[in-house]
Amino acid sequence: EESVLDENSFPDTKVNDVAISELQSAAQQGLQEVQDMIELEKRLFSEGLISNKNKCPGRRNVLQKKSSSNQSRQKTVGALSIVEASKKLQKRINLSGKEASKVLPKLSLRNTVLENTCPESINCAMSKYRSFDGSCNNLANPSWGQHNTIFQRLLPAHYANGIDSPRPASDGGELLNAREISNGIIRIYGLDETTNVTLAVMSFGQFITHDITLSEDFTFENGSSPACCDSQGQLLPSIDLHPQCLPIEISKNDQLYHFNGINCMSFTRSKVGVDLSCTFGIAEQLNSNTHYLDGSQIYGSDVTISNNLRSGVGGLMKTSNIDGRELFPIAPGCENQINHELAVCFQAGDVRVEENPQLAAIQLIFLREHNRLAKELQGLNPQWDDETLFQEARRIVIAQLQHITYNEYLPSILGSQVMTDSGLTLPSSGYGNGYDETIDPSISNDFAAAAFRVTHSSIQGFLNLYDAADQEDTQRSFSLSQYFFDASRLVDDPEFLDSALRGLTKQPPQAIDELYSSEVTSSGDKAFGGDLVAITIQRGREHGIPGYNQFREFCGMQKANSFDELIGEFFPENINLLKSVYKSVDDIDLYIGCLLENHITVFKSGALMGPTALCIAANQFQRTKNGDRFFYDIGGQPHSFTLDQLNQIRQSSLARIICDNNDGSVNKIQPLAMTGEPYSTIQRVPCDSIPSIDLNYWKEI
Ligand code: HEM
Ligand SMILES: [Ca+2]
Repeated sequence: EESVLDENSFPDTKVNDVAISELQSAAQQGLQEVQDMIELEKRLFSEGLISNKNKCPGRRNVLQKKSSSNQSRQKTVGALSIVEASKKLQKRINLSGKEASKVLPKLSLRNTVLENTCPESINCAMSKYRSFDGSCNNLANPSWGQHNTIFQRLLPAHYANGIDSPRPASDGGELLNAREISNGIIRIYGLDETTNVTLAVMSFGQFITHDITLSEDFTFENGSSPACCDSQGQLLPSIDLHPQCLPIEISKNDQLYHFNGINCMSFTRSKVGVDLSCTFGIAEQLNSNTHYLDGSQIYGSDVTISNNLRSGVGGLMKTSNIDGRELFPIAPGCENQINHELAVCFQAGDVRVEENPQLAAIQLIFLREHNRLAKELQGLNPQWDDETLFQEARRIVIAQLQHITYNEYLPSILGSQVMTDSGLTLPSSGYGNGYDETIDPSISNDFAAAAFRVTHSSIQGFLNLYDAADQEDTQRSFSLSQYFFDASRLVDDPEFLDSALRGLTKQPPQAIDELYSSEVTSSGDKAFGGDLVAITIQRGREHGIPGYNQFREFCGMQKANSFDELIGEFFPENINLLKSVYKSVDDIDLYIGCLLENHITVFKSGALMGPTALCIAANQFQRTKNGDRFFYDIGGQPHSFTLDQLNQIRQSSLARIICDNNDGSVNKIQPLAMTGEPYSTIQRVPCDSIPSIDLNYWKEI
């Protein structure tokens, strides 16, 4: 099937020979294909073949994601037309899969019916403040890092047909089904904790993940999603299966699902987007959030969402007041549904804020921090208007978020060696000089869809709450699956926030390895909620992420010629596990390879992951820093902090944010909230002794 031509020597003449009429016809056919899909959607919707979603959702399972905007639907429909047109063209001019990825991007969409999908150019006005959607950060490439732009790739995509179908096995056949890989490899954890960090590492990690990446499931025009299995958990007849569905079939020997009569695990493909070149091409997935670490999970990823979240006075963000506690604003229409059965509907900059109550707790203290700063700034500068107060508070919050990420979070997960070797350690005085305008800051697909998801293994299935006396409150502790997409604890339980903050800074996370909480692989007591491991494998494949072995090479290791050559990075028993589910060492999914890599060798320097995950994460966080013109420690720019202000920002810590924004009963904490010790030995100190920012340096004279 593959072409015998060397992919690099594909003759340009063949490109030039493609008749414009071929391009036009293919474009026409692609558009038609998508029109047909829209017709199908109308029928599926009218027959109720959608997954059950309404505005104020009922209790959800681990797989539930939300979609934020119609804007990305428009982009997706345009991009899908291009992908479909590209497949038609591939057939018409007889391109192999390999050739397709080389040739298609050389063929322009100008003068075809798809011309109107070509992106418009952006005009930038200089501003002291970041835009909301990430545009105009890089002045030479104003769309770099903008929301609703595509992920970049560290390695070329590997699709079976070269354009959009899930990664094949190296022998050209199909890989073993994702759920069977999960069943074959993942074990339920026993005593498997990492005591040198606290569970705050897990929650803070999820919090910043929701800043930098969101690949949304495909949605219909009206926001609903296709049902990818029927309501009884059976496969749908193909006539009712939406083309963006990729359900995971359950095998006959699946202990949990099949034995309970379930044969289908729902899975919807991610939204795709177009690149900037206005050509035919392959499927590239869309990041719906700004790629920058810019607080978009708090403020929103575009100006409309952001304006909606602002109160319009005093620079404040909207909040709701529940029995005197400042919580997230409640979505219109959901006010009467604030309870556990229907779940609350908190609004925030990222749609996943209620994914679990601890995440909501972390997000809440940053929201409150914004309002706390805005009020203090107003006291210092009564002449500032709403806009100035808002922007200045936002600028400080983002700076703190970046500082805490690079100063506390990354050292906790990457370890000191990787921090130093990758140039991620920030200077402790003077200005930083990391910015390089040639660096594309966008999130890599390989990072978001696979490598960084190994962090899911650190999830605790049972969340410990600590009472005001700092003792575990077993009565109120709870299982994760009871509260997926349900932050009602924050509303119902006046002591929840503080107890959760004490718990997050005391309980250790799970280690990152093949042991997982059953809360996310079979959703604990809530039967058949979905398997996050299987979904992640499926996600990597449908995003065309190449196999693990190729990334070994990318990361400076030897590509393995056989399973046994993995011995340097894997325990022998893990190599056996891999052999039991993959036919070839080249077949190993990136996520599974990263998960099973032994990190004992790097553990001494404190890294929580193996070498390949570390390499891909370090690469990402370098670009997230050095590709951001607004990174907080950069000097010499109109938007730079003064050196005095910068030194104040450097005082900030997660501990201080917790101290300043809890409900009043957290007044002791360890100075590095993500750093742990065996449970009992964590040393809490009074909040008074934890450094804080002196805002007097923001007083205008
Ligand atoms: C209770 C904790 C968590 C739960 C229940 C959870 C659940 C999920 C789910 C359901 C997805 C989407 C899966 C898909 O459809 O492809 C996802 C994606 C993801 N998760 Fe988590 N997660 C948690 C914590 C974390 C943590 C701690 C991290 C990292 C430190 C993390 C990193 C990611 C990343 C990078 C993605 C891909 C995001 C995207 O591009 O859309 N998650 N998670
Ligand atoms: Ca962002």
